[in-house]
Amino acid sequence: MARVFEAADASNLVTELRRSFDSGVTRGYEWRVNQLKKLLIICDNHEPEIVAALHDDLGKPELESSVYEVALLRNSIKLALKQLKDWMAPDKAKTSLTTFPSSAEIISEPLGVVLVISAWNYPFLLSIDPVIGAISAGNAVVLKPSELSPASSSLLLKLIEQYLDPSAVRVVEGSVAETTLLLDQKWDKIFYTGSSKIARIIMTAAAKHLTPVVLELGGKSPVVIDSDTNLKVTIKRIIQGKWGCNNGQACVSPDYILTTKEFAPKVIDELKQELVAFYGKNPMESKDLSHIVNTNHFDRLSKMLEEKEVSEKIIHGGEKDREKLKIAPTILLDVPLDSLIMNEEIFGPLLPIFTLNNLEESFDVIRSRPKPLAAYLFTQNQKLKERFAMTVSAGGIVVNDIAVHLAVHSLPFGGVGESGMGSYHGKFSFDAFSHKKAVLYKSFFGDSAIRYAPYSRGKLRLLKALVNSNLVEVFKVLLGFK
Ligand SMILES: NC(=O)c1ccc[n+]([C@@H]2O[C@H](COP(=O)([O-])OP(=O)(O)OC[C@H]3O[C@@H](n4cnc5c(N)ncnc54)[C@H](O)[C@@H]3O)[C@@H](O)[C@H]2O)c1
Repeated sequence: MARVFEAADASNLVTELRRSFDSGVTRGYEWRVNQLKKLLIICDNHEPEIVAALHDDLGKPELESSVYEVALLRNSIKLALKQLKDWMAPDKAKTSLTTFPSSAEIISEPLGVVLVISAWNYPFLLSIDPVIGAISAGNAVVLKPSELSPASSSLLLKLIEQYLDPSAVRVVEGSVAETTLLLDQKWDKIFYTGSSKIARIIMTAAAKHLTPVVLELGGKSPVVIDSDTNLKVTIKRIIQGKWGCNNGQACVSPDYILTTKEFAPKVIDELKQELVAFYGKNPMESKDLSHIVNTNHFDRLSKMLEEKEVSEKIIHGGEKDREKLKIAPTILLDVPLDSLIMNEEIFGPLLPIFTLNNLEESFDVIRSRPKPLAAYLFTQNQKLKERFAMTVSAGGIVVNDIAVHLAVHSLPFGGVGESGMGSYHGKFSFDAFSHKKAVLYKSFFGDSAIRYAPYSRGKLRLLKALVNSNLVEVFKVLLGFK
């Protein structure tokens, strides 16, 4: 039986990692590159084990595991390896007349010892992707994977212990008790992926030590469908982004559809037709759909479906099997706005369609709710695209597709408001784990008495002119003009 993780273990772990960090080992370019290369070896040599663990935990299809977890990770690591020198190089900064003569730069400094707490739905991607950022930025890091995906969690522990430098990169497995002990420690950053409810616990714990946090949360991501769209492609992309991504158990999953009453019948017909084309007449038997992670989440989803005035709104699917943790792709039409399903993040294979008198109303519906992690629009109307992008507040926006923005490394990935704070991916991951240190270099040349006491009206005028970078005024004062 594994030894219980106690308070002293948590405290010793942080002390040990802080000692490594203070020794400077993690700051070197070589160390960072070596660790990143080890992560690449994990992806290259252990893909079948990773796919098997994800199948154990979630029944995740091989294609989804190989592409959306392993291949995306491989991309992240390769990008970091390619760009690391550039990322680490100090950025030159402009100086002003006030400090003349001087030069300045911004140095990206590692924060120290950081904690990454990840979620169960993409357990490899969501664990290793932030770790790539932490290592790239030169930190020591502890990863706490989710206990709800135990096969993935123990494989992460095994592989990271096998390949990475144990003096600076560690994994702690466990649930609430272990995480609470970790949260009692002083970290230099906490990077949390999970629900907004638990995020409040994380932020409260972090506040005790004034530790900064990145919170990667979720929310109800809306999909607006305009009638001026390529409906066939629209529906295929929605199905892929909803059920084809862990059966709706994804943070950027379409949560509900908004479309007009007039256009809805066409959307529904196409959805029904394509769902059969994707998953067959009996989707409960399909090998291309993940199962629900556990009975708690199965019961949570069942409760949403079984609520009064909701179950009668099912227009497709609705089959479920608690033993097998399976729920069929399910579409609902015009459920009450105050129902559970329209107020809690669904995070599963249910998709309500909410119909409107005109598409304009979709802006009000979205604005009246907490800010989502993603908002999607399908249209060919250029003006509508621009208005949506400019006025809808969400972590990210995708026009005419679902979820694909998270594969673009030049875009920050993160939430806003209730969907989170901070962001990562690509260089943003490096920045999330760095302190941008301002450094100003002055020489002893050109020392002037104007800022030294005793003060005078003349010194005051000159200093004001310098601070305002007003050269004309500077000359006037120096030449004695009023
Ligand atoms: N933004 C993103 O990148 C992203 C990705 C995946 C999931 N999510 C969001 O995460 C949520 C689902 O994930 P989840 O169910 O694993 O979230 P969760 O909040 O239940 O768990 C996430 C992590 O928090 C830990 N945890 C749970 N209870 C805790 C407690 N009381 N104290 C301390 N730690 C605790 C868990 O051990 C786990 O490691 C959804 O809201 C989803 O949208 C966001």
